[in-house]
Amino acid sequence: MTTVASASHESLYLAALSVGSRAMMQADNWADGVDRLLAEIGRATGASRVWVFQLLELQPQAVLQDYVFEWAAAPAYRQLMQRRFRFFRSGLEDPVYRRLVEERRDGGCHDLCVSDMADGPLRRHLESQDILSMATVPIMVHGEWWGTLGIDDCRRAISWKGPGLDLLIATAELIAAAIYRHRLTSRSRQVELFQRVANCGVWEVALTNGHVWCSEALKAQLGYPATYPRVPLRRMLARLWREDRHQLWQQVRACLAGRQSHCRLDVRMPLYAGGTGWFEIVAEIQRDEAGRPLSMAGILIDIHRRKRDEERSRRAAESDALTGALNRRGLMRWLEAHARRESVHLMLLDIDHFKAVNDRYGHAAGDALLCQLSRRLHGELREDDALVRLGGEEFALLIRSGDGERMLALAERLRGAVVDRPFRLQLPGAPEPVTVAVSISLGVARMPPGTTDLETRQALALVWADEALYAAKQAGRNRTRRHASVTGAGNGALGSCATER
Ligand SMILES: Nc1nc2c(ncn2[C@@H]2O[C@H](COP(=O)(O)OP(=O)(O)OP(=O)(O)O)[C@@H](O)[C@H]2O)c(=O)[nH]1
Repeated sequence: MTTVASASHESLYLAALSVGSRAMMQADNWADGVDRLLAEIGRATGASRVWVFQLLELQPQAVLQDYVFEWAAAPAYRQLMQRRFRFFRSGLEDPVYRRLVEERRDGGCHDLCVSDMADGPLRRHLESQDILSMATVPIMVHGEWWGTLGIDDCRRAISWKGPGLDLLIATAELIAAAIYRHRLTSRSRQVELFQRVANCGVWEVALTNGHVWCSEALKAQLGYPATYPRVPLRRMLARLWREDRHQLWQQVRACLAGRQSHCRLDVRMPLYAGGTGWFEIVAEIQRDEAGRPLSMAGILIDIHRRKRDEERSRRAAESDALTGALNRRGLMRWLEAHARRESVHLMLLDIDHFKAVNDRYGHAAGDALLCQLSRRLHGELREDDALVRLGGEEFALLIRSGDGERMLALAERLRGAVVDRPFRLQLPGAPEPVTVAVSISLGVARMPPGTTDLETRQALALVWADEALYAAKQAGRNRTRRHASVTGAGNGALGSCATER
């Protein structure tokens, strides 16, 4: 057996390695790159075949592999397309082959000259492929046996020790690096896809030095330009809405103390271009072996659509379907938000002789009038006041103010806005809209201050305003009456019911 180790071989191999690795880097994908590298190695060594087996499974009694790459010096040496090499199984009963597999698993290389081998299954197997000599090197990716790089010679019984084996080792390392790079790029592609599909961004904060890392998707989500070096995540967290920030820190503290495995919270975050967006923060603490917190990492999910839908359904549940004004549930929520600490006036408002409108023009015209009236009243109110349809043609107005005189002035303005401008109603089949003049009566009361629970105060205010409205109707309609609770007309104590007439 001759050895292929000489100074000329060495420089030839180095040149092949350099050309092959460059060709590999320039290839469109890693698999084409491996093919090019194997071709350079094959041509430089004068071998019959250079191949790569990928390890699929190492079982106690067999090894499963697949033949994934091949360069052949001539068509006669090709084996890649042979069915017997597709996902093939090699039994480990032969102790020679078993030892060879175990050594490969641990990173061992082999240089075999078939004529020097003892008779046995492995030698017979190589002879069946007309192999005279071969060398194999395991491909180790991230410390794991990924597969085997092999070189077969069917014309020369040579030893590959020295530069030949060194060349194979360097080639296996290049292939391992390509596989590792491919894994990383596939993984980052998967992460990008995940972020796109889930509408989220990934982030991590190192707890040891405070270093923050955010994905590009997260940057885009918060509206930062692509050229922006990094998202100032900590500054953004500091600018969270007060109550959101408070809850977030509570959860983070619970995670750090180990009382909670992860944080999950809906928060309002500032956006780069101004304004805020709704996001869900999901985060987990990473710890070292001793259990000390190392970093906090997680995702930020854009949930503005969910929040918008929730808001829409909440509004629908709290609104009157015909007029869009609040319903009784909306009234209670408005009171919850405003009537605990503030002074609130409640006006009851009823269309005078509405039955006559229905009777004369039909129910649909009555509905249209209710809608127009609702819009007109809305136009007269401030944004944080509320218009509630209690039922039929009866509305309630909730006004944030402590000044009774101003309430009465507002009530009069509303009354004028209705009686002074008749409504134009389009009747089904009629060529022109009809003009319908109506008036309203109003009763004003002030909600008793917050000594009793909200439900009782609300019920009392409704009773008082109803008293006043009744007085307005009794006085001939198209007028406003106030209950004694309204400032300047009495002390507003619970149970008092003096209404000016
Ligand atoms: N078009 C329409 N009519 C309604 C609706 N809800 C209640 N009504 C009608 O409103 C009318 C209320 O009549 P009444 O309670 O007698 O009151 P009114 O005719 O306005 O008389 P006063 O309130 O005493 O001035 C009835 O004819 C109801 O059928 C509705 O949603 N649409």
